This record gives sequence, C-alpha cells and structure tokens, in this order.
Amino acid sequence: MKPILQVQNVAKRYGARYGCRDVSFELFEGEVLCIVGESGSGKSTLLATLAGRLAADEGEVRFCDKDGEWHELTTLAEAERRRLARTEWGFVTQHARDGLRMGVSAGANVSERLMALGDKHYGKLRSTAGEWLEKVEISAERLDDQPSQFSGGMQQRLQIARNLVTRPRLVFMDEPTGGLDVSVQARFLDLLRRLVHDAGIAVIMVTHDLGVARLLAHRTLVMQQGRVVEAGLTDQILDDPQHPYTQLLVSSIVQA
Ligand SMILES: Nc1ncnc2c1ncn2[C@@H]1O[C@H](COP(=O)(O)OP(=O)(O)OP(=O)(O)O)[C@@H](O)[C@H]1O
Repeated sequence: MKPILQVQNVAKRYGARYGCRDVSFELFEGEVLCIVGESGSGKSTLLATLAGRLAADEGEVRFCDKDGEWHELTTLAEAERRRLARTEWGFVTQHARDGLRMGVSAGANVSERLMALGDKHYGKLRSTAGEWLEKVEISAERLDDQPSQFSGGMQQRLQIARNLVTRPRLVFMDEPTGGLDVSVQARFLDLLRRLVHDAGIAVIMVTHDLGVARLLAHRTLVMQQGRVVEAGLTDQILDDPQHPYTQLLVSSIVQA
C-alpha cells in the first residue's frame, strides 16, 4: 500500500490556545482512519486543518495525488486546493444541510460534482445520478425532489452519494452519524462501509463513538486536549488500550 497523506507535527491555534498540536501520522491508500475523543479534544479542528479548511500554524501535511505527485497542503495556493478538493477529495459534514445544496434537486446535488470535472452530457449525468441514488438506497424516482423533502438519514445518504460519485481518493468525514437517529445509524454505517470498501477510498473520520471506529476503521487516533494520546490498529486500541484516557473511553462503552 502506498501512502496518500503524510502529516507531521501539525498544530492549529485559536489565539494563544492550541485547538490541536503535535499531530503526526501517515495514511495509506484505501485506509479508513478514525479520530476519536471527547467533545473539545480537537477532532474537528484537526480534520479541518488537514483538509485545508483551516490554515495550519505549524507542521506539514503532504498529499500524494493520483499521478504520484506530492503536494504540501499547508502552503498550497487556494485555487490549487480547490482543484484537489474537486478532483481528489470529498468532505462529508455532520449536518447534511451544510454539505448539500438545499436549493437544487437531489439529482443536481449528485451530478454537480461530476459537471465540475467536465462531464457535460445531460442524459449521462442524469443516469449516473440515478444510479448513485440507488446505491445509497434512495429510489431513482426521487431524482427531482429537493433534499428538504428527504428524511435526515436520506439527506445524509445523499451527501455520501454527492461525495463519492466522483470516486475521490480521500474523503474527510466529520461525525457523519452524529445527526442521525440511533435506529438509522447502524444501517447507514453498514452502507458506508460497503461503498468505501468497494471503491477503495481512503477516509479520515471524526467520531466520538468508539463503536463507529470499531465498525469502520483500520486504524484509530485517540485525542485528548488537542493531542494524540494513542494511535494504532483499531482492534488493538479497543481490546488493549494503553493510555489511561483510552482505557476510560473504552470502559465507558463497555459499561454502557
Ligand atoms: N472558532 C474557534 N475559536 C476559538 N476556539 C475554538 C474554535 N473552534 C474550536 N475551538 C476550541 O478548540 C478546541 C477543540 O475544539 P474542536 O471543535 O476541534 O473539538 P472536537 O473534539 O471536534 O469537539 P466536538 O466533538 O464537540 O465537536 C476547543 O477547546 C474549542 O473550544
């Protein structure tokens, strides 16, 4: 497996305080990595910094594109970052309405990202959008419906279709199950795992739920107060946590 992202000593400050600091890891093609930790531990700050949505104050983030060329993201020009975001990445938000365009149809939400890559054929765009709706368990008959006519779970599945339709190589996800009812979470996670695995997409996912990490992630980073306190294979971390904070997190789900 080839590395796709190399993160070295990354830090993001808010004023004098660090949102996250001293973060280093490597991500490989097709690998799913979860970032876990309690509220305020710096998970979302780290994710947004890696995706270039926040400017890093320290460290380096290097991304390898499909042609094998490395890009230093912390110093990348905005236009170039947008190009990578369009061609190589996806970003799934906790609340679907932040990641969807609520004023256009479900079909347009999916085909828009393909159009941005130069696909112009209306009939083909429409049939691909329909196929992707079906892949995320939404009937293709709903192609012309607005996302606001969908349930929360459907909206989140639509957001997944919008992000995966371009076959990105890396998708950032910020608590994608956070806004969902517990009853729809399990099925959503199952679908997500299947799609990500079939397409061989690398994922960095923020979650406060260790159960989500157990189900999806090859590797897990545990954050506390802005720092990574433990990192490793998910099964190892959950079955044999080394850091006292991870032990606390794990024992709290065992008791729940
Ligand atoms: N825009 C901001 N301005 C100032 N401080 C911020 C800002 N955003 C986050 N922080 C601070 O940075 C730290 C990390 O916050 P962050 O949102 O990254 O944590 P989190 O682990 O994602 O939490 P949650 O699970 O609640 O979303 C917190 O102390 C938070 O108060």
